[in-house]
Amino acid sequence: MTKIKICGLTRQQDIDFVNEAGPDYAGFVFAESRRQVDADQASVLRKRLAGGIQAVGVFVNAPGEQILDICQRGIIDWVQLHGNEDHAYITELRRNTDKPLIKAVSMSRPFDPGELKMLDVDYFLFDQGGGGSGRTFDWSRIPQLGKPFFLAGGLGPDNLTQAVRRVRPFAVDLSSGVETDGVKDREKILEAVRSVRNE
Ligand SMILES: O=C(O)c1ccccc1N[C@@H]1O[C@H](COP(=O)(O)O)[C@@H](O)[C@H]1O
Repeated sequence: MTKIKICGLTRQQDIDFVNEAGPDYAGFVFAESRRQVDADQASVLRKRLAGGIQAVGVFVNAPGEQILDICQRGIIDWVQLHGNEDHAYITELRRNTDKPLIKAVSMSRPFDPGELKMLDVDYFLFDQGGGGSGRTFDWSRIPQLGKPFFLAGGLGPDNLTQAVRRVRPFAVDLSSGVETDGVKDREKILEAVRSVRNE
């Protein structure tokens, strides 16, 4: 069954919405973004998160020490790298944490599948651009990299079912598509999780 991640949670009520909906993953953005949270805010949110939901930290070219500190404080269970993190960066991070690693690939920039295959990550994530854009991309361009992947970028009520059926990703990842006026929307989150579970 395709898993689902709801990303960009910033408020206590966002946590209540995901606890009610029960996705597989909840994402906290530590990068510069209107959804950015710091470690202390995320720690409070994490404590409110229901037991079965794994917390994913989203980072963009962050210092390794920042990621490791947030991991060691028990705030996140998974690490999502959404910038230009290279082979050396990922190898060093891997030496220092046993958390699952997700590497995001921007489909709006050229990439070398051979180089991506060399990365010591557990999952890839295909997104339209730099993250949180609310824009989708041509799913037929997703490369075969031999690892399970998250599908992100502009997923929402209008295209979620189609995405799951056509792409069959390991997981779908939504942020903008479950917001109204820039904040997380309870109904949209419930509906997204329900529709993925029904596939
Ligand atoms: O959501 C953000 O603000 C963000 C900022 C920087 C890097 C990644 C970010 N989010 C990731 O973007 C996609 C969701 O995008 P969309 O809004 O649904 O199009 C997802 O992978 C988030 O983890």
